[in-house]
Amino acid sequence: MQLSDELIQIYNNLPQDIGILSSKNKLIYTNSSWIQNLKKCASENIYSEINAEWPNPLLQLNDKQLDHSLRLAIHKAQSAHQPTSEIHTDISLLGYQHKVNFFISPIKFNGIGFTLISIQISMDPLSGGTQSILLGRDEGILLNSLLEGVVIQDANGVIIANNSASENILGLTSNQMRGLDNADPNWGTITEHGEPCPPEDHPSSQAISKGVPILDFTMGINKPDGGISWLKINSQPIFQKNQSKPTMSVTSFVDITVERHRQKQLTEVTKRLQLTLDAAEIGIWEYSLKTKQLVWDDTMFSIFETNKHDFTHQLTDFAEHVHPDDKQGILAEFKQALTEGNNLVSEFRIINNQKQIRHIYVAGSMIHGKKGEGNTYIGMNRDITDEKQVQEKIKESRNKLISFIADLPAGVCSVVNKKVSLNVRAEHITGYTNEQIADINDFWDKVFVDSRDTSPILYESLTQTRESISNTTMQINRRDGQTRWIEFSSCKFEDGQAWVMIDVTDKIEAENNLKQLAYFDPLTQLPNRTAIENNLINSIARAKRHASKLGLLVIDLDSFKNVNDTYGHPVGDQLLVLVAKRLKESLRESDFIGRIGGDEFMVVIEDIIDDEQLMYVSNELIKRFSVPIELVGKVTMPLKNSISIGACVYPEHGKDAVTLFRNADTALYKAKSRGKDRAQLYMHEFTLALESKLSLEQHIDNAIETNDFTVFFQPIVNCQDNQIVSVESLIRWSHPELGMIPPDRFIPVAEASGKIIKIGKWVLRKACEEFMAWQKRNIQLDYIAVNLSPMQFKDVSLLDDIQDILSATGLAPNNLVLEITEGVLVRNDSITKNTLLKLKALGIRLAIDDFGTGYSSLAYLKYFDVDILKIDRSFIKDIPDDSVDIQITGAIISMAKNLNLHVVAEGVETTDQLNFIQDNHCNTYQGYLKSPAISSADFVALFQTD
Ligand SMILES: Nc1nc2c(ncn2[C@@H]2O[C@H](COP(=O)(O)O[C@H]3[C@@H](O)[C@H](n4cnc5c(=O)[nH]c(N)nc54)O[C@@H]3COP(=O)(O)O)[C@@H](O)[C@H]2O)c(=O)[nH]1
Repeated sequence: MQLSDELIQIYNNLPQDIGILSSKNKLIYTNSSWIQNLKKCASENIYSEINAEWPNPLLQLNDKQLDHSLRLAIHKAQSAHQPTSEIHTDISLLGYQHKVNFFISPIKFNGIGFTLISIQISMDPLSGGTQSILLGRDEGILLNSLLEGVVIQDANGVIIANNSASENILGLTSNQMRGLDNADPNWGTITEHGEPCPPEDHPSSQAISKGVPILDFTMGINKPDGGISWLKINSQPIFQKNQSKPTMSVTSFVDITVERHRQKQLTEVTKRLQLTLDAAEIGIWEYSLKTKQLVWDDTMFSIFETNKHDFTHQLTDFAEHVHPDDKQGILAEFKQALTEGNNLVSEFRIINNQKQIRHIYVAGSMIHGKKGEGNTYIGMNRDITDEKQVQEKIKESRNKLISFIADLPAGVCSVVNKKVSLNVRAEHITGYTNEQIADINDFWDKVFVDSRDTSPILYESLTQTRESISNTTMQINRRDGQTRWIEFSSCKFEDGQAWVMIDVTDKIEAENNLKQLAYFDPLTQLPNRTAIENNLINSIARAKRHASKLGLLVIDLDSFKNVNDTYGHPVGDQLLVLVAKRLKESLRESDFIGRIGGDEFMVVIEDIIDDEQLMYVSNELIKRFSVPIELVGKVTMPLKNSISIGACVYPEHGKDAVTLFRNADTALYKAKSRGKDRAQLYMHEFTLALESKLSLEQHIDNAIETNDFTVFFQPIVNCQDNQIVSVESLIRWSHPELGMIPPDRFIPVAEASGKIIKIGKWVLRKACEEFMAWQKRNIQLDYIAVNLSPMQFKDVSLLDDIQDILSATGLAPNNLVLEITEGVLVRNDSITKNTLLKLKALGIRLAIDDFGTGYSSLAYLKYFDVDILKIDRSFIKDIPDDSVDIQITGAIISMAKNLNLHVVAEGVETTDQLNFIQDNHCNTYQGYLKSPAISSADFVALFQTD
């Protein structure tokens, strides 16, 4: 086959690869594009060689399947005498994907069959150009086999020929096209910038006018359907032999509307991607495994701070910037990624031009060819120095925080994914190390006292990260078995929680101790007065609510003072502890027992039926205390201490705590005054008596001021001759409204209120004054006796006052007898002892009043050198009828004689009594037989008439 020069020019200017096979499938022609692409593809292993002999491989493709498909397609086209374009494939060329279409067309040329193969690669569809010639029929067929539009114009731009592809692309038939020139207004051409394209700028016009090919010209043509077709146009001037000016132009074009649209989109996406990469300062690099060439984008150069011109595309360009300590590692990683085709993710350091160390993040992956072979390794680099520095600072802060937390006095636990981690202090508080705790549930079971059942909300909050907890005081079990109190707070975070534990055991114990001190008696550990009052208030409220009764007992230990005085306070304390113990043992657990103070206790018994039941309980208690209490320790002995009880009932005897207390106290006082060792239920008349006692107290104050008190005198008579030898002064109170108030009534009130001190001093002065007045009237008496209350010994100025009165009145101490009771003698306090001894030392005589009713201790009589014994009236009263009284009185007189004591018998009212004491050699007597206590004037008269 002999192709005309013109057709060869056309083929050589087409972008497709054009090849023509002979009828024997021998490749008899290839255009320039085929040859060029073959070179390119050969380097990319797409086509390896051309072998001109068929059935030997025409196109020795590395892709066996494609090779086979191509052969089949050729065979099919030849046998069906139909063109086919069914072979489409993708190839990877220089790292980019391209679409490849094989178009196979059986053609006849000069009556001989040939096969035209057109290979179009989308990458560069219009490379090459077309030259035009006037075509013969067969040559026209050859042109019509092309996918590219081709028009041939004369030197004036008038279309003289075109192929069928041009009709499709331009939307005009051949007839419509032929005869049109570039200036025809129907073209409506626009430049690639969207402006009208003047006819002289059409590529064919330029090719003719300039005589040079116009390549890759983009132009838009308004189609008859209103759309725009964008064309990529090559226009080639055609010269006739020996012509200097072109006679024709061959213009080939392809419709790139779709590609242009895609390209536009791609450009947009690429632009955006580039902007993103630029903003993120991400550098992109590419390494070809084939050429061993490294390609960097601009950002890579700015990251590495190197000059583009110094870049040689070698791996060494990269390696020379890497920090020496990281170089070997990163290169090894990179080589491994290249060899194994793995993704690469790593970090390394570089030293930039300013000799600064920068941290670089790298990520890369392999791009594979069609057969899965690695072609290119593409990756990105990012300078992460700033992030690293921030991370370092965070790490530093975290380490500081960790060491701060470790040093905190509080225990801190972090709980992440159910894993508990304790700081040193938390380990110390719980006694567990981190290794000994499996997870949060294990920690709960080991450490927290509360079970999951008793504190489900707390359990859930802690184990399920439900709620934060603040300052909850709870108990934990230490590993060593100790129970500790902790103040617990928890804080919930996104991925866990933090607990803070402060051991507050010492604080709680101190608080408990304070509470114990505030509400408990440290000696007996019983509730103290404050706690008793609180409890009584609550008990009353309960009783009120339930309309029930409650009993209140105030219990006092009889003669406790004697125990203290005789055995000392430690023994007294021990006794109180044992009394508390016995009370507890004797009562029900529900009964409330407290210590009011001193030797006084209190019991509240709720839900009693009536006062009888209360008195039954009280009397049972009295019985219990009739059994001696065994003291052990320094003093080991049984101590018999009875108790006295005052009892009252809510609501009968009081509706509030204060009233109930007061009334139980009043009842106790009554029990005591009735002889102790007994229980006394409160009665309303006690209060009346008390009230009168109180009003008496007020009257006493006035009586001294208003001289309502007077002193009477009872003669003391010699038993042998019945002569008055001495006298006893006895106070009398004549109240202007109440009349005569006996000393038995007001002396105890005066003693209880302390007013006896003032009264006693007044009586002493009066007695001394009268005695001296009588002396002046020649009434000679041995002594004048004055009663001294035990309370007066509490007055520190007693001794001074007596001395003052003696010196003021001029009474000789020897003429004064102070009458005291036995109780004063047996007192163990040094002040009383000293006072008595000093009185004796002054020369004042001492008489023991009411002898026989108290201790009757002879040892004390001797110790204090007592002068006079006064036998109590109760022994004399029934003489001579009561033989016991006769014996006692006789024994007292006899004993007193033996001790050389003067004896006075009190209350002698009959001559029989007088005879008895006379017979027993009693010294003197007092009594109505001679005279009751009388006024001073009457006494003087009696004395003078006696
Ligand atoms: N501290 C002071 N005590 C005093 C003072 N004055 C009296 N008293 C004490 O009061 C108690 C009652 O005294 P009183 O009512 O005066 O009774 C005395 C005599 O009146 C009474 N007495 C004397 N003889 C008889 C008698 O034959 N029969 C009888 N039924 N009563 C008689 O005895 C009382 C004498 O008491 P005493 O002191 O024990 O000698 C009484 O305890 C007084 O002590 C005072 O100023 N200070």
